[in-house]
Amino acid sequence: MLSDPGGELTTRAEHACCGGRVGFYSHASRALGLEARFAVFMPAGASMARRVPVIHLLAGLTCTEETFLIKSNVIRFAARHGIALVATDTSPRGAGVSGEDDAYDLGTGAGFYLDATRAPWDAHYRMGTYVGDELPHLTERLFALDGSRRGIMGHSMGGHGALVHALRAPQKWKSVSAFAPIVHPAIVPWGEKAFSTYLGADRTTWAAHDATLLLKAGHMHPTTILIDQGEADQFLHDQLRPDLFRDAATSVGQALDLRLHAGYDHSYWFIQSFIEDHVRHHAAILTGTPA
Ligand SMILES: N[C@@H](CCC(=O)N[C@@H](CSC=O)C(=O)NCC(=O)O)C(=O)O
Repeated sequence: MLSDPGGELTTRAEHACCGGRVGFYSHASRALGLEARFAVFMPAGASMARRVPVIHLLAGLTCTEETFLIKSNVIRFAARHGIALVATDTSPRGAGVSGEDDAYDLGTGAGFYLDATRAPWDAHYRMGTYVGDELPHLTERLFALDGSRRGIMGHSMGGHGALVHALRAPQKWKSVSAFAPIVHPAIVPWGEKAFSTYLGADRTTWAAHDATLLLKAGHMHPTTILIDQGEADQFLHDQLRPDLFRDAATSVGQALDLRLHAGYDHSYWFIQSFIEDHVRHHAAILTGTPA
């Protein structure tokens, strides 16, 4: 299933799971200039002669490449649909930037899936290029993945990443969904802190990394965007604001299925409750099976 003749990957662990195989790897990332970790789930039956669709998973603040796979129960449903999963880490590790480990919402574990343009962050904080180019190309060379059937899904900071990457490159990401995404980072505390640090004070440069502003600027996705949001989410009103994304989607005609769920919070218990629907959403687009 893994074909790595050049020895590009270090295998940290591999396990049989749900009839397929989940593996945890590290490699020398060109985009990040550091060793980076990621994980791949390959369903049963995949081979280089029979490549399978893939969903990339972007986790939120403080997470690693393990979190989404372990806590969301996504593998069980991906296996049923014959879909592979690629899970990235949430930031470079060990970049050596002063203060990068001081707060949970900046630096380590908080890369925001963008390329920093401001020194000293710009040397290694390049998760935009990593997620958008390097990781898909690397995994599609070494695993039996069909890059023409590639989707993206994320949670919170990862939901922001999924929406931004899909809206900026819909030809690359054929399906998109998010759990409790930060939809308008340019106007909420998490986003303002990250963007001013990674991109600088000029807010005009922030728009390319904000899903709501991208919609308003004419970026659309050709498929329906699925978003689930818990109404008891502790971050809903201060950080997430799905209402703003819904208003922008309505005004530009972007198809959006925004589902609000009473009683659910921001946790992986919430994600676990609706993950089956998200995999089905991606499968309908990537494999043509009815949703
Ligand atoms: N510890 C922080 C909150 C961190 C947090 O809630 N992280 C979320 C993602 S939030 C947006 O990106 C998460 O997924 N955590 C991992 C988990 O296992 O739940 C605080 O002190 O508030």
